[in-house]
Amino acid sequence: MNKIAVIYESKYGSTQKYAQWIAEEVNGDLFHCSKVNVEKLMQYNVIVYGGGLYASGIAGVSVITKNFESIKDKKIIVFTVGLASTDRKEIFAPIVEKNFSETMRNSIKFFHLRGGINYKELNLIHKLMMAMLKTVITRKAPDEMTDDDKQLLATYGTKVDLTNKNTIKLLVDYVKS
Ligand SMILES: Cc1cc2nc3c(=O)[nH]c(=O)nc-3n(C[C@H](O)[C@H](O)[C@H](O)COP(=O)(O)O)c2cc1C
Repeated sequence: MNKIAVIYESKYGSTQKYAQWIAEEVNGDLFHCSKVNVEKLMQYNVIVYGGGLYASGIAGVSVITKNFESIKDKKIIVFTVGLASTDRKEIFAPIVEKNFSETMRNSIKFFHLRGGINYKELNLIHKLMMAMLKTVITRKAPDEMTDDDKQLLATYGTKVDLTNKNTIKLLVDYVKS
């Protein structure tokens, strides 16, 4: 029987929520990334890692990339959680390229899920980063703005929750396959 680990890093809770849903559905053991080392990873046949997206980086993903040599023959799944629309391949291909070597990309299966944001609870650095992003978007010509840009401007400063349990289905089916 497959032993499945679901590991996550989550700054404000969206990725944690998805990781909990996924662990329940696949009957996996759930861990925060800080509780995992290579010895722990070696105890599992299937490793699911989820991290929030921060300026195209995947939070905590070094637990996978640093230990990749030891775990490369296992079934590895990485899911990202961000605000960007998940049907926009042009957004996610560079993120995957930036965070993983070609060898890693060839053996890891990726999924992208939508998270949320509550501007009131952001730390100061994240508040400043979002303010800078807003300025950049505001300077774009209207016809250059993507739907994601428009949504960010429309909801800036508020609370948005795009998490949806139904969107884990493809990932769960893949883990179980
Ligand atoms: C400073 C900052 C940078 C972000 N960068 C991205 C990004 O590059 N792409 C994206 O889709 N979402 C981005 N987001 C949105 C987060 O990924 C989203 O809020 C996600 O739900 C965070 O998950 P977590 O709360 O589990 O960490 C960013 C949010 C903040 C605050």
